[in-house]
Amino acid sequence: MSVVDLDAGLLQAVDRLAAVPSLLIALDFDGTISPVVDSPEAARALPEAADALRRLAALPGTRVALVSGRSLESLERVSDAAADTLLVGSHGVEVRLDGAAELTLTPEERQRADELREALEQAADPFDDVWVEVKPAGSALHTRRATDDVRERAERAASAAAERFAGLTTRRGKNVLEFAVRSETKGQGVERLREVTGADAVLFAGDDVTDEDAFRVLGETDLGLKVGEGDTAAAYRVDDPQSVARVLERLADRRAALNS
Ligand SMILES: O=P(O)(O)OC[C@H]1O[C@H](O[C@H]2O[C@H](CO)[C@@H](O)[C@H](O)[C@H]2O)[C@H](O)[C@@H](O)[C@@H]1O
Repeated sequence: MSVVDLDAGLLQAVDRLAAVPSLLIALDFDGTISPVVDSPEAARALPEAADALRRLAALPGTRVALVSGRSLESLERVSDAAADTLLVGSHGVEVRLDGAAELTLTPEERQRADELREALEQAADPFDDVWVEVKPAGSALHTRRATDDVRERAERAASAAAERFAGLTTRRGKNVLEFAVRSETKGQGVERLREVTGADAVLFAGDDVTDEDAFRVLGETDLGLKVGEGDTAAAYRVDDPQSVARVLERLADRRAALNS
């Protein structure tokens, strides 16, 4: 897809965003700037997207952020983001703002997260091609490589195991079912980023159900970009991460031209 293949309304919205004095570009990672792959460790941002983000971050009044369901540590590793990239991990539970990472779990929450991990690992153990990803405030059951039947049974077993813990937050993603002892959302993450950057406008792009929390906090001056199919609160939509890269390239070109 070339720039001319992007929807005309979207191109206009991108050009409008390019001209705001203070801009925040906040992006989901998996499925948005990184194509979905079988192993979360193998995920990488598309080189065109990474390059456009580097160009944008170097421009005046422009901040780049990643807002992910991954733990901060995993997001830092796979995204290889520049040190000045603002990071929100674990769907809003963890943040890294200008170098300082914060996560304050109480001893009780840590213990609950440990017990939850053990319970989910036990529940997942009998199933082929199912595994548990451990995060600071919870654990996620991954089923991408499992058959439909195994996925269904494994999710039932995991949900039954999680029922023993009161007050957990459950999040469903692409072939992933996650349980956490904290309930922050990507919407809260984006609000926090808006506050610390003082941005006049925000571009948020995302592909999954948990990204809808972020789309819902956007206002009239912002731009919400849904990637792929599914119901959405975003005003614009593209097909895939390659198209997101085209949008970022267009934004970088326009904003650089306005600053030259
Ligand atoms: O909010 P995101 O940045 O989109 O993170 C959502 C989840 O991403 C990862 O899992 C997903 O991507 C994997 C790699 O492409 C894929 O194998 C998996 O099936 C997807 O669910 C990550 O592992 C999770 O922790 C994130 O919550």
